[in-house]
Amino acid sequence: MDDSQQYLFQVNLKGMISLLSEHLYSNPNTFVRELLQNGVDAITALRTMDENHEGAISIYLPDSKHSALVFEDNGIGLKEDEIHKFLAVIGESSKREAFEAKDYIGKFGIGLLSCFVVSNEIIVESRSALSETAVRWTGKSDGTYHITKIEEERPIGSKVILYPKDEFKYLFKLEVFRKNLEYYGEALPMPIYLHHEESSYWINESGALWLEPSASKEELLAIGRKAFNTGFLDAFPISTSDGGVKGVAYILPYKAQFSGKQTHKLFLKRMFLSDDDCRLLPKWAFFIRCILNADGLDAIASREALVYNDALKGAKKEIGETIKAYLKSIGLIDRSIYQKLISTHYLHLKAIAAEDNELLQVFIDDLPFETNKGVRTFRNIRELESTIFYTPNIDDFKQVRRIAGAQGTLIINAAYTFEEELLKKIQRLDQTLKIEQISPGSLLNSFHAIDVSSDPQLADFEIRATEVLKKLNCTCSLKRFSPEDTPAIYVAPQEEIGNKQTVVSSKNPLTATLGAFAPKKKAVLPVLCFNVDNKLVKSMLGLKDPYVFPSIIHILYVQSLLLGKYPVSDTEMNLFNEALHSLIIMGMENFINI
Ligand SMILES: Nc1ncnc2c1ncn2[C@@H]1O[C@H](COP(=O)(O)OP(=O)(O)OP(=O)(O)O)[C@@H](O)[C@H]1O
Repeated sequence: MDDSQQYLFQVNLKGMISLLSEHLYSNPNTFVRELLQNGVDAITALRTMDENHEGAISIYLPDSKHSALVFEDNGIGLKEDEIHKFLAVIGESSKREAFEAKDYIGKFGIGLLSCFVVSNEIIVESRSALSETAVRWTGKSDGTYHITKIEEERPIGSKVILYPKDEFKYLFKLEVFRKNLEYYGEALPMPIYLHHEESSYWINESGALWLEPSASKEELLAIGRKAFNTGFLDAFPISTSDGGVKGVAYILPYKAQFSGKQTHKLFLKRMFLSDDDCRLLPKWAFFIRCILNADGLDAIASREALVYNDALKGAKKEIGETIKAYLKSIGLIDRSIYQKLISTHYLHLKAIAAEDNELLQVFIDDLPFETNKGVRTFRNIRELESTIFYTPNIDDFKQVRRIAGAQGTLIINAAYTFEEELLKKIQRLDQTLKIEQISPGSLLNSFHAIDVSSDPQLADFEIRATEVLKKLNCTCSLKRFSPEDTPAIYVAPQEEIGNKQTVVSSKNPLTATLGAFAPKKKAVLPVLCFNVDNKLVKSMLGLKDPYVFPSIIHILYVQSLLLGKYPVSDTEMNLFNEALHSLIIMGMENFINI
């Protein structure tokens, strides 16, 4: 064998055609888009020779008199040698190397193959603007083609003729085809006419008013309502220099989820591309819907998404800045929209404000926060509280809100990830504010401490209660706190929050076995903190009965779990029921003042 001998890759033509036509595009309607695009590009090309040329696309659907679809344009057409070069060579495109390449929608040289999904052959009849005669090309999905001369005189332009396969005839029915044409072609700049039987329809008659600088706010809102089937709070224009993106952004009138699919309308060179934002919008823009057209961005070969390049990144940055500029100014322009924006989208506004100081300053006073005293604006909190306390998670909030509230302290529930960040940022920006995190532990420490050694009754109570609680993997503490009618509160150790069962289930043999292999950590136990100012606790000090005392401790333990909204296990509930039962049996129903 000669090592220096070079060989050429061979292509299995039939396989290649099937791969490109059937597998590259995810839906069989794609041929409508590809034919539209070729017609538009051909008209654009002819306009480079005659800028006043009035291009149009006419489509004749199969009907009672015709069995074929005819897709006709009055664009530049093809000469015979161009047909051999561009139609018959897969991957060859007249648009890629052209001087005006950026004006064309196509560039990969494969789009026409999508017609093989719905038809076994593609016929193109074309007369070039540079030729007097027309030619007919017939391509087959097995990779063969032939060309014949057309004797009769033809106008400049091309006709693509398809005979639908039986299984795809439904795509050529008037309503289906019309819907697809509107879907892809509603914003195209030249008229598209659909003909069927005796009727004709102008598909893109309403045009793309949303691209016109003269469009009024009312008109934009009406377009948005029609496009997304919902009214909007407001609309504002978008225009970027990177990627040449233009269009409208709409503010949703209802709360938007932080996840889930966001529907938009994205056009590339005025051909519909996707109902996804194709990574053009910033990640926080969940409350925005857009209708956008990009003239300077590129699509991937299947034309279902945009290429993620510098132009797209630049456009995305500009769009983010435009939305922020709108948010910063809307309060000065329209107070009612500003108020609705805050009441509907405060969570998203907080997320944006957490990363933008200027927006934070604009919105912070009007943003609502959930507190143990109800929902309050930050202005209200700032004006009434000398120190602003917050809990960084919902479990802490549940624990501290009742006790803190009874003591008159306001606590913000900063449970959303960016809320704590936001509060820390406000603190950094305004040093006069005192904003502090509070936890059940720190709240416990703030309670009035008791010196049990100076009171034998209290010391004895502590010893006996500790003994009972030990069996529940819980420690005991005696403090003085308000409200007086709360006999005890359960404070879970920080790392056990939301997972109280971890402590309890350590009795489970499997957990215990697994635990033997886990790194030894110093166990932090929860605390049941008794309020020595409480009537019930006071009356228990002298209570020595070996059955009644532990029963009441058990009841107080479970009651504290319930008050703190902790999960209560079956074992704990049984303990509670048994304790209650014992007390009833002992005829002491009125003893407990819960
Ligand atoms: N209606 C038409 N008028 C004139 N030329 C056409 C027409 N349709 C196709 N062509 C020629 O055939 C070539 C191949 O078309 P095809 O649709 O396969 O790819 P493309 O449009 O170049 O690129 P893409 O794959 O991105 O769509 C085009 O580049 C163009 O030269």
